Amino acid sequence: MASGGAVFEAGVTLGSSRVEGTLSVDLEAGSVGWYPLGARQGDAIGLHDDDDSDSGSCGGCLTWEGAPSLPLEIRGGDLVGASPCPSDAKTYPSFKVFYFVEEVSKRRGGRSRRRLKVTDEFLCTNTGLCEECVDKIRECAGHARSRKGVKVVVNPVSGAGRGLRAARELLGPCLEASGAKHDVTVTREPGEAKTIAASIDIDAYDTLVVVGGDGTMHEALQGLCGRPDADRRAADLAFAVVPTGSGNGFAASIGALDAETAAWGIFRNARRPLDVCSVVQDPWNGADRKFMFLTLTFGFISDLDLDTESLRFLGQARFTLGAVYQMLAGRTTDARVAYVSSGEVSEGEGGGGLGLRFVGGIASSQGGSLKDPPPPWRVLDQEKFQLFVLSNVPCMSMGDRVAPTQDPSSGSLSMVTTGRNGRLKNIAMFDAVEDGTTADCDIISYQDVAAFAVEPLSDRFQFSLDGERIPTRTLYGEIHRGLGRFLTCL
Ligand SMILES: Nc1ncnc2c1ncn2[C@@H]1O[C@H](COP(=O)(O)OP(=O)(O)OP(=O)(O)O)[C@@H](O)[C@H]1O
Repeated sequence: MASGGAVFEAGVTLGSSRVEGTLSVDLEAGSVGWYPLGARQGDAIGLHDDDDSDSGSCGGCLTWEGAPSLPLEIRGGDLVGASPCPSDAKTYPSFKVFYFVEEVSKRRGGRSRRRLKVTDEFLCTNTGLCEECVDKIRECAGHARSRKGVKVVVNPVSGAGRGLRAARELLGPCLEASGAKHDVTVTREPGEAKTIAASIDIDAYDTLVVVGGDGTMHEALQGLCGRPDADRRAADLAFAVVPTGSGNGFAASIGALDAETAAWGIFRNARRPLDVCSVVQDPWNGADRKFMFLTLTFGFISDLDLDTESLRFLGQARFTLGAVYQMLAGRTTDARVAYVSSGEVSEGEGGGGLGLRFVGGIASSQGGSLKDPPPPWRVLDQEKFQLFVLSNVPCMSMGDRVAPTQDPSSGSLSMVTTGRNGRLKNIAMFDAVEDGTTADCDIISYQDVAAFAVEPLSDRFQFSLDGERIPTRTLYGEIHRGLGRFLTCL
């Protein structure tokens, strides 16, 4: 036992018998183990069952229904904490330990997911010992010590009630077990996530968990980045998302592939810088500013997204339906696009808060015209687009990787475009976007940009900003490197 640890006596019930054992808590490694009396770490033990003399004797470990293998060893970093179980005068005081295990999915390129495990009850001889065990395990997990509060915002309509279930059955019990200070709000109407983020006490909370989709996260970002102290304080509050929306592009991009994996990310607490873009349509009006963390699209993607909004109940399938329709329609959308290449921003630049260095230049020149913008702006040599995606993240949804190498902390955006294509080329483009092989698809062009401006030229034109519709007017945007923070699961 390393220094700073503790060993407790705590039995478990296996079928009808009680097995005495010791629970050892290693504060240095942040790990917890339980070993039956007489066994040492790594020992094999067997359980003899009267009904079936062979069962239970697995040669390497002992398992019981719904519980992990014994001896139980939980690695530091996977430990969430412990919660006392309800008990009465007839039963021993007891507690359960919460932790995560890794599961490598056979689908989606073997991406790693996490599963929450909760042990069976550890029985203690008295209440004082039970409380001591719980406190020590929580101390060992370190969540209450290493962070301020965790604010959870739940969209109850997201994913047909999956958000509420995830909050009640997964996040709530885990947060209790961790001992971390937390607070849950279930939104009552659209826009509430924005109000919460706009007024949250950043001295008291360092994590904002959104249980919902990209729409709820977008709202919360507007609230946080719209605060007067945003350029100094936005990075003090990290976003985490438990994906229950229909697209979940941000969750897909940061490895939060499902609710349990996302919950693991919250307790792992690995903070990364989040680039955020300002987007303005009336650059002379400060109140007009919106904030983007995902994508700006028009043409194929915005049409398939916005035109299928009434089909949200289909989940991810609505995007497939929309894509098939758009591929067959084969429409192009006309726009004038100007940009500042990310090469214009030298290494170490950025992090300058919410200043609009490039947008300020173009906006004050010739009334904001994109025809002949001042340097370092350039005009894209193309006005007809089928695909136009400006992306801060690799994925627009759980089912694609439109910009596979894009990093939300890089200080630049991927501008992914195609011109007019035949239907066969459209299918190839769609496959490449789904598989993350866009770099090998010769009809798709890439640019790394730090600022952008788009002037709509078609009659039928819709912008989608992080999946939300915004007015069809010339817009200007610029990236703010590392303005925010997020908790990564990668
Ligand atoms: N209590 C509520 N009642 C009705 N609508 C709500 C409520 N709370 C939030 N909303 C709205 O629900 C909308 C959809 O939220 P959600 O986060 O699930 O986004 P989504 O667009 O479905 O997800 P994705 O972008 O990942 O597909 C948000 O725009 C939000 O304003």
